[in-house]
Amino acid sequence: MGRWTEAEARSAGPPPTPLPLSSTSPGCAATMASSEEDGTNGGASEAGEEKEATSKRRRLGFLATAWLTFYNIAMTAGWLVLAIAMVRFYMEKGTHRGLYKSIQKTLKFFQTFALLEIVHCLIGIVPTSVLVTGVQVSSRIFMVWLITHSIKPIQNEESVVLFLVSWTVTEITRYSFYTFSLLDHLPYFIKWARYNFFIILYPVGVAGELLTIYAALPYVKKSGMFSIRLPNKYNVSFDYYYFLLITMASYIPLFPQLYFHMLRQRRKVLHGEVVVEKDD
Ligand SMILES: CCCCCCCCCCCCC/C=C/C(=O)SCCNC(=O)CCNC(=O)[C@H](O)C(C)(C)COP(=O)(O)OP(=O)(O)OC[C@H]1O[C@@H](n2cnc3c(N)ncnc32)[C@H](O)[C@@H]1OP(=O)(O)O
Repeated sequence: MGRWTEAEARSAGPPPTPLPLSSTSPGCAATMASSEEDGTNGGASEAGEEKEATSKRRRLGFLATAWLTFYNIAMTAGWLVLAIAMVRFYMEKGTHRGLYKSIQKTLKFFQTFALLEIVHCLIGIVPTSVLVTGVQVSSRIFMVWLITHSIKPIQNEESVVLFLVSWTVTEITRYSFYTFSLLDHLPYFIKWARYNFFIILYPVGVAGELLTIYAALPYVKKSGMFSIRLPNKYNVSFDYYYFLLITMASYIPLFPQLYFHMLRQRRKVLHGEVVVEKDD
């Protein structure tokens, strides 16, 4: 698989429809960076950004903007509810044992709802790569439904807490970033958090996921779950244990691509760098 470049991220799927995210749009990123770095907010550049945001919103259309605003507010609220439930659980019980069971319904609902993100890319109302979003969302869905939901003995592993905390902090930041951007009132702290927290949270989350899959391996091998053995009338076989091994191995080429994609986004949004890379 080739590297996902900025060009790919922008060109995969339908033609990107610009969003009303003035502070992160490529065209104005450099202006933002300079005014933010010196702590001022130049009147001229502010007016220019506002104008650009308004014209982008017009192009995106009222319905799409309204839907995305609702979606992002709902997701921010959902992950906030999850964060509060986790903190309350830990303060009351003093242990992580039973934490997953207590929050699983909320987690499953909001993480499954995130499948819509792939739809948003496909129909072109967000300018993100279907491929990048697809890998990100499907790996989460896989962790929620095919690992933690299906393999009960691993639900109390510390590694589950690791990815739950990483996901939760990430999503509260990310969805509030999108919401405030759509409303044209993006506090710099949220933007900073969106493009800095992932530096630590991404590897921590991925470590949590990999350790959880690793912990699941003995149960999967012993139970033979989700596996199809020969002989059968369709003459097909599938071994979930080996599927998990392959999935773990696939993190090696895929995770760096997501991570470097985010680093490029960070350079573009926070430092106004135009990252031009050759497609492989
Ligand atoms: C079947 C089994 C499959 C298994 C596969 C296994 C392999 C898996 C390997 C990798 C596994 C990763 C697992 C994940 C773990 C974690 O999440 S750990 C916790 C830390 N995680 C993160 O930090 C996640 C970071 N990821 C993301 O933010 C995204 O998911 C992303 C897709 C990578 C983001 O990329 P991108 O969208 O390109 O960045 P943005 O800058 O945010 O957005 C680009 C533009 O699009 C606009 N936009 C996007 N979404 C919205 C929205 N909902 N509403 C409004 N606008 C949106 C955004 O504002 C940008 O617009 P412009 O400013 O105009 O560019």
